[in-house]
Amino acid sequence: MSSEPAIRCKGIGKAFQLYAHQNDQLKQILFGLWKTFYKEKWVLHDMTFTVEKGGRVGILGRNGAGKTTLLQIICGITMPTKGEFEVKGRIAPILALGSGFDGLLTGRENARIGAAILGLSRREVDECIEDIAAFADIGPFFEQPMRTYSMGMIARVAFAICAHAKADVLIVDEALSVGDEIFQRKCEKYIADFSRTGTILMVSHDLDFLENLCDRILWLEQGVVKEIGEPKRIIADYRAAMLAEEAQAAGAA
Ligand SMILES: Nc1ncnc2c1ncn2[C@@H]1O[C@H](COP(=O)(O)OP(=O)(O)OP(=O)(O)O)[C@@H](O)[C@H]1O
Repeated sequence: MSSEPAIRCKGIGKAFQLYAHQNDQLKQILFGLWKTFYKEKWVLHDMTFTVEKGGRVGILGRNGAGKTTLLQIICGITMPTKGEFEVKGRIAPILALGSGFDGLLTGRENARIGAAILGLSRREVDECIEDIAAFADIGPFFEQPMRTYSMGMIARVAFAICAHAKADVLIVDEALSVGDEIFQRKCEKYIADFSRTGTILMVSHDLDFLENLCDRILWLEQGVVKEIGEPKRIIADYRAAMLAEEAQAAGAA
């Protein structure tokens, strides 16, 4: 691992705008200079951390802690409200798998467009399109419009594109929960192989997988970094906190 940062987040904060009524959004556009028609909901606060080149950082935390929002910021899907961040190198964002696909286009057509969006040249797309098809392994469906696909098939194509993006940084959000066991194994193997050379930032609720893969864990609690450091210790602390909470809830019931 190099000491050069691949991902650098400094003072990242994120607030969503919540509108109580449907027409408040229009009012905000028309009269927003004079009055505010939304409430702010802060979901990330002052997040500062670095992932070194070649680092493998896992993010854990309970539902709603802000994990996906953080990854979306780092991938440029949503903007932070405060702070700044920098990513060095090409990103393969394995999150919200398949949400950008056009249902009227075939898997092959979507794969070509997706690979180009991730930064591959036309020649590189030509070179790897059959490998993408083989990785997705959905047979003749690859030539069918994607509106005919199951969720698992969509995830297969999306993951296959990311796996061939020649990425420097892999950002993964719970992608392994989609797809059957064979596909999950394939993805796990790909991530493990990638981790030998690339940088990984990964959200998962699979604590054993994170412990095996990562060299650091970031525990996110209500939008704040609660702990960051050695996987074994932090996962043990996290498990203990979950057990304590469960015991408390059982006692209160
Ligand atoms: N577009 C949005 N508008 C308003 N609130 C949002 C929006 N997206 C997410 N949130 C809120 O932000 C908080 C963090 O959500 P996020 O999806 O990042 O959590 P998470 O840690 O990934 O959760 P999970 O483990 O359940 O996937 C939650 O309270 C969620 O309701």
